[in-house]
Amino acid sequence: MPKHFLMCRPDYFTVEYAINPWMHPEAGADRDVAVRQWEGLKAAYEELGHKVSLIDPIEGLPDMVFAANGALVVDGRVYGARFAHPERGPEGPAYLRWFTERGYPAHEPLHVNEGEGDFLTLDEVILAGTGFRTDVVAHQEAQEYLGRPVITLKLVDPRFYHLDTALFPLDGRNVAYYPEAFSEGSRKVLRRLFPDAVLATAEDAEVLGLNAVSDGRNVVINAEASNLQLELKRSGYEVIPVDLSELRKAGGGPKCCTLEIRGEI
Ligand SMILES: CN(C)C(=N)NCCC[C@H](N)C(=O)O
Repeated sequence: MPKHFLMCRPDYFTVEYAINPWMHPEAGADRDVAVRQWEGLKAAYEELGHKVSLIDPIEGLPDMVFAANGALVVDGRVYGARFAHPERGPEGPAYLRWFTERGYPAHEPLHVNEGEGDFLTLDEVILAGTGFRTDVVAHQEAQEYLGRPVITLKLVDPRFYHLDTALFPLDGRNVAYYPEAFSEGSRKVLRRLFPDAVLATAEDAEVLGLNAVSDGRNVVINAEASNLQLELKRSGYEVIPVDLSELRKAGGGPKCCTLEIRGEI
């Protein structure tokens, strides 16, 4: 099934503040390289037959390229984002506006949450991260608005500050994840829910290999995550490696640049 993604060209991408351990403003980042790499990601989706819509980037919002953080869209209903850091604050209303201007029913959130960065949707449940960015109360708010069961997972390693840096859905029923990014209790929950999960190594997680996008058959994944690519191939998936090394300097990978629009209106 073709998917529908929302992306934001990194025309104003910089690393000028540090709100996660990957960001080093003194080291800078090359915007032209970032744009080229981002275009490679967009082309990869289009070659797989997925539809990509674009939101206009806004000057002064260098992280707006990370569209996954902009909202959570399920059954054509939009649960808006409310960012933890003021540097990214205006992105929430900007993404919400994109949807409301196109007629999507939307909910302006009361609680801090960073969209699909911390909410990952499977067939029956939504997995939700907390610990660094999204407030656990937002999990209840999303459940109430979307009418889907939301399962809380606690993140414990600041390098993996969003759920989508530590776990990705392989399809509607199974996931790949890096166990050490989660609290002991959440690891137990994951083992119980996903006994057949693909487990990633520290080397894969440290190149944001879990920040991947699967359509159930093809997995678009950071090129450097070589062990995980091998595991995925062994499990029968097609692997599409992409180079997003410049965007990783802000703490993002393929999934971060990709907001899935589930259910058209
Ligand atoms: C997994 N997703 C969506 C992300 N991890 N997003 C990247 C956000 C990067 C940004 N500098 C920040 O720290 O918010």
